[in-house]
Amino acid sequence: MASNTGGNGVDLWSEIIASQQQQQQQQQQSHVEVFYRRRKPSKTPPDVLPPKQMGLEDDGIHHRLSLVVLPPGPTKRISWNRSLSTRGRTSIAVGTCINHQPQPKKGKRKGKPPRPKGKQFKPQNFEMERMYFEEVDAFELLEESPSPKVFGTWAGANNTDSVALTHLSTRLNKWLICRNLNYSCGPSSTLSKILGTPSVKLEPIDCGNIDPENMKTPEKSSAKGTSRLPCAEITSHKVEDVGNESFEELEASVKKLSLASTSSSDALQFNPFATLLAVCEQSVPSKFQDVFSKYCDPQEIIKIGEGTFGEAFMAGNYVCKIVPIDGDFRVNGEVQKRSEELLEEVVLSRTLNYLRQNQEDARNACTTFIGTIDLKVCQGSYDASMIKAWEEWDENNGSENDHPNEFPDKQRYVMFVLEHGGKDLESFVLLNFNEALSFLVQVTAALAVAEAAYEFEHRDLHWGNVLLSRNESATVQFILEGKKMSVKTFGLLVSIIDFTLSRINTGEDILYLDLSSDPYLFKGPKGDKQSETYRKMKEITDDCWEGSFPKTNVLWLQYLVDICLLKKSFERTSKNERDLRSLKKRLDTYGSAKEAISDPFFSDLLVERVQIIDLDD
Ligand SMILES: Nc1ncnc2c1ncn2[C@@H]1O[C@H](COP(=O)(O)OP(=O)(O)OP(=O)(O)O)[C@@H](O)[C@H]1O
Repeated sequence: MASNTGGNGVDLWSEIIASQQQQQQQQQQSHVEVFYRRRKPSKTPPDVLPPKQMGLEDDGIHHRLSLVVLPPGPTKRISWNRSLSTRGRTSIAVGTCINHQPQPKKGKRKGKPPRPKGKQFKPQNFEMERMYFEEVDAFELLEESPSPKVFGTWAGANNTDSVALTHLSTRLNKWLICRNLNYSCGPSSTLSKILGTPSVKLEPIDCGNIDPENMKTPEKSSAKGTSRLPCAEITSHKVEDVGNESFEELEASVKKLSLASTSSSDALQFNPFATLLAVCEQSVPSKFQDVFSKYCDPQEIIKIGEGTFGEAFMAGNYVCKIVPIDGDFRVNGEVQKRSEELLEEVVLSRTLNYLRQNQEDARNACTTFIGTIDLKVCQGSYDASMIKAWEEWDENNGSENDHPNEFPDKQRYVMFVLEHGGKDLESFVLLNFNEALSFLVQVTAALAVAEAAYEFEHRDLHWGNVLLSRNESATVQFILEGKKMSVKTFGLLVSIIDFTLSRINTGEDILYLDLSSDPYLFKGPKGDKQSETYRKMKEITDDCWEGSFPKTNVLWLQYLVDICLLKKSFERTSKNERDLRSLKKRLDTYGSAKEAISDPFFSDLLVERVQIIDLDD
């Protein structure tokens, strides 16, 4: 047998391994340093840090980011630096970096990982999870991601400081991936078409003549084998005032949009704000009052919820989610999203809207993804009625967000006009096992449909992003690859929201968020189901987030089964619980929601299957 030892008897492989281990140890130690540094008050807080400290090296390539400490103080502002990355394909990338300061407002955050509701922050209690694991699958706990002790941040589940830090990870490195797959026969819902198509007159999806194989993301079934292709680096994209540009010019700008192009010169001309306006069919931003008045008497708007970035108001039958953009000061302790980030979310929402057009010849359709009615760019101050609505909500619920009076007159926003989806799973009271079944089957079917249509992965389906409402209808319809499914609802309807982390293949372009730029997303408390799910996603994708990994949808299904078992207290028998636990185990064996929907657990709920006869066959 060949030996790896050199002439002096030293095992070269051992040496190499030892030196690698030493390097790793050094890296880990430097992590520890960074994390500890972040908590230690420093005397002179740098507001804006030099690139190296912000994780941007001289070569312009975006490296892993470090948190740098700012001292506790009266302000909760954090400072970020954005960099443009060379990773990925032709892309528009915004790098992030975080300086952390203690947040004066603690409590509800629908972000990642979870924070408890209410004004008073209580440490999380993982006792139930612990018992559950011991009883059902203790081995999983051992298998799950490495102890965060080495990082020194998540010292324990009850470490409130750590928990408070995690919502910072909602500021992510956003990639708007632009890849022309050069399909000879692409679907009509390509990104360029979506961008060029008025939202009110969306084309139906006509996938009838399309070979689904042509739509698939190539070379990505295994993360290990996926290579990252070089992409054009965009060195600056200044947001310009496009108020004087004509709509035609904006349309031209959309057509030239780098999203639908592989040309780096096109990408360099890309003006995200102008494009966002064009996508929202505007030449100039609107006033809040004008948009609200389309849906209700603006005096009657009511605030119904808030997120890390958005404020949600009820306007007539619709929900208007308002997200501030492009400002250079922080809102709710977070750096504002940029136009390009919203552009991605806008396009994703539009694409998923296609699934709602349940036409006779549709191959994939469902109504579970929240309907986007309209998208508008607004500019200006909150009106008195909005302020009133905001203050009323604050009085009753205790807002975590900044008072809108703090926004400057020229602040820009994106307004998502959405269907009302009901209450989030976190606060919704499930009455019985049938309702739990109903919500699980609807989420699974919806994910299966969106996987089939767009290789869709939600990637953030925590219980704040599943909305529930009750209605009279006994069934809800899905079409999966031409097969009609009628699903029993037991009077419950599910809506899925928040596509910020989602990944989609429109047939021409792939849109996704590069989660590798947000290491804190993966450092939530051990044993916390949501945090574990991000870590499992990272494992599945091997940090290659542009690839298609429908297994991530299955991970969120398993998370939702756990939520049913651990966090919801509906009426159920021990057999019901066993069934849920068996489902969770079987989900391990599925690679996608499309596979999962065939699980026997769901078979009684799919009341009707009628094969659509495809005339082309
Ligand atoms: N379509 C809707 N129907 C009903 N309520 C909604 C709808 N959209 C948003 N909401 C409410 O507004 C809240 C904030 O919305 P959302 O979670 O989308 O904001 P966000 O800023 O993206 O949140 P996050 O903190 O997850 O980033 C939700 O938790 C929900 O209560």
